[in-house]
Amino acid sequence: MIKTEYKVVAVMSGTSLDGIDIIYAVYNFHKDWSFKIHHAETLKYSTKWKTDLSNLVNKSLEELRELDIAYSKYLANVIKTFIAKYNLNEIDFVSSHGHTALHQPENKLTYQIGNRTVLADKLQQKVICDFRVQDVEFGGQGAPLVPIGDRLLFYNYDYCLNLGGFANVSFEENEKRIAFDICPVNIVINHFVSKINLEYDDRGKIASCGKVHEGLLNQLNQLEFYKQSAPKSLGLEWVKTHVFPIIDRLELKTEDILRTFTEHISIQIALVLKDEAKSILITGGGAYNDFLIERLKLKTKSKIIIPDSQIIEFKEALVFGLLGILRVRNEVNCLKSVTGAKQDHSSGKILNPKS
Ligand SMILES: Nc1ncnc2c1ncn2[C@@H]1O[C@H](COP(=O)(O)OP(=O)(O)OP(=O)(O)O)[C@@H](O)[C@H]1O
Ligand SMILES: CC(=O)N[C@H]1[C@@H]2OC[C@@H](O2)[C@@H](O)[C@@H]1O[C@H](C)C(=O)O
Repeated sequence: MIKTEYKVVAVMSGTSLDGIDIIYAVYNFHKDWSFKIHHAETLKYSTKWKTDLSNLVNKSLEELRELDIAYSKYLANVIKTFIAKYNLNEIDFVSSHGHTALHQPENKLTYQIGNRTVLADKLQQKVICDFRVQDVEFGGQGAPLVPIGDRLLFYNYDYCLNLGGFANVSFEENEKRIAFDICPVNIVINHFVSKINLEYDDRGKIASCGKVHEGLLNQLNQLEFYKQSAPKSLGLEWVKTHVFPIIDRLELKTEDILRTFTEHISIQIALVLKDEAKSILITGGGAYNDFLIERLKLKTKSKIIIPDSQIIEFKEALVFGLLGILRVRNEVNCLKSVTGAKQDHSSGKILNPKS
């Protein structure tokens, strides 16, 4: 009989390098999936790991392989400590994303470090990992992978909106899951507040004191990307070439830049929500930006739901736990409608520990 309950340690390291997100969650399947997160932590990277992980593009494949082994051992220690701390005796497996070191789907290449066999051996646990590789082999982008989790775990919401470095959204349309990046968010806000020696604009307080610069707002809203249809995604390079120059040219005060950019974000998100009365779940650090949320509420009829901090911060780890479960059940965990792969498929490598 196929199992209906899974006890999983799920691990994720995202692009912002704030640390390793690690959770222990129990998932149940009775007609639909449900979950409960029992423990969740973000383990901050040491300065050394932060430096190493932010310089990956300059490394040779040889150097990357070495780092991969070191990082797998490091992850094993972090996970072991977590398991011991919470005295977790019943674990079906560890589901781990690793850290993206290289991502060039156009060259059929995606490489997440931290997924070597040493991880399973050191943990003495079964590990499911390397979720992106097969999708790229199937001609997909290998990302985003979270939308299948939006569909199976967060089906009560019409839209799942994540406000991280960029805003990305996923929703159902004609029985297909659609997902794409909407516009930059914290990658721009953090850049401009760093000039006044802050890490981020806490609750959007600085933005709320500024004035909208109509000329800049129009220029931002007219960027070509917003006319393109999905699937589409954004990256730092695009922000550097298309966004920073038009803002820098104007020499505005920081609060006016932030105020204008917040207006821009809320306008672009509201356009995607199409003025319908739907429900929208907001996660990612931008959910703490009260001023942005307030502006968005004024522009949409949708009901905005801000979940508790566990879901705001650990939804991605939670979904990677589910991807592992779907893999062991041999069920689809990568959707061609979002990644562009030639087929839906069940992706992920299974590492069994050597005893
Ligand atoms: N209290 C707060 N007020 C305003 N913004 C906040 C607050 N807390 C966090 N943030 C913003 O959220 C960011 C972190 O969000 P998150 O961890 O979702 O981003 P990320 O991991 O870079 O995103 P992704 O990889 O999903 O693009 C911070 O850098 C900051 O800009
Ligand atoms: C290749 C890679 O690691 N992509 C990440 C990255 O971080 C955000 C965005 O770019 C997203 O596409 C993806 O991660 C999320 C968790 C995803 O696959 O859904």
